[in-house]
Amino acid sequence: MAKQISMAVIRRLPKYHRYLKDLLEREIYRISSKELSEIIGFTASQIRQDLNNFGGFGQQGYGYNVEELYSEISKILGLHNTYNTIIVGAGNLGQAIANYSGFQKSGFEIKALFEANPRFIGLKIRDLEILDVEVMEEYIKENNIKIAVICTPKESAQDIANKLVKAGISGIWNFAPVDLQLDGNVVVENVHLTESLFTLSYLLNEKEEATR
Ligand SMILES: NC(=O)c1ccc[n+]([C@@H]2O[C@H](COP(=O)([O-])OP(=O)(O)OC[C@H]3O[C@@H](n4cnc5c(N)ncnc54)[C@H](O)[C@@H]3O)[C@@H](O)[C@H]2O)c1
Repeated sequence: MAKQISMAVIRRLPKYHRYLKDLLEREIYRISSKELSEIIGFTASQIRQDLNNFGGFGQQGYGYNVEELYSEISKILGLHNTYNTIIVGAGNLGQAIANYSGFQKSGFEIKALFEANPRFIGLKIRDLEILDVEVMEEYIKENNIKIAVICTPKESAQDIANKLVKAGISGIWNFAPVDLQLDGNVVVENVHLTESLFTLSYLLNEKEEATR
């Protein structure tokens, strides 16, 4: 990719990806930026600007070729790759993520879960083994693991992240409500569900105050 793409654009790409997939499922193969704008909720000029970052796949008077655009955005998002993935912490959230088969379909191959609680070690979620966290670093090295999903309590998250970096992990999907401090060039994406819920709460309150 020759051009540096802003994080704001990157954050919008999964939404384009989702809507384009939906169009393909409905056998719609061509769409104007105006029509795309109506379904996706971004302005037509925003869409043109965003997609121009990648060379602009639209043609004057034709619109966008949905298949081509979908395939390009998939490539930009790295979804043509397969990522060997592990989950650390096999509690409520770790199990829920392991039970969702959709991640696998997008190339995130969950290989195993890791636990500190001996009561969980040796059990299975679907066909995935729950292994002792003591063997996690060795497993990462031996199985070419690229991504780790942290689903431990926040007290253990930093220690786990340090071990993951030491073992050579490339990316961390962090659900623990803590900002990880990491050396090295590991990529971290935080999903702080409570922050999102509190934003919803703010918006609800704002709306209620406006109608008072
Ligand atoms: N469940 C949710 O909906 C939710 C929502 C928002 C945030 N979170 C966050 O996600 C994380 C997990 O939540 P949960 O509800 O699944 O908790 P949980 O207590 O059900 O599961 C956490 C698991 O991590 C294991 N664990 C603890 N230390 C460990 C270590 N060092 N190595 C390996 N495993 C270890 C525990 O034994 C436990 O099984 C928490 O940080 C929580 O704040 C969860």
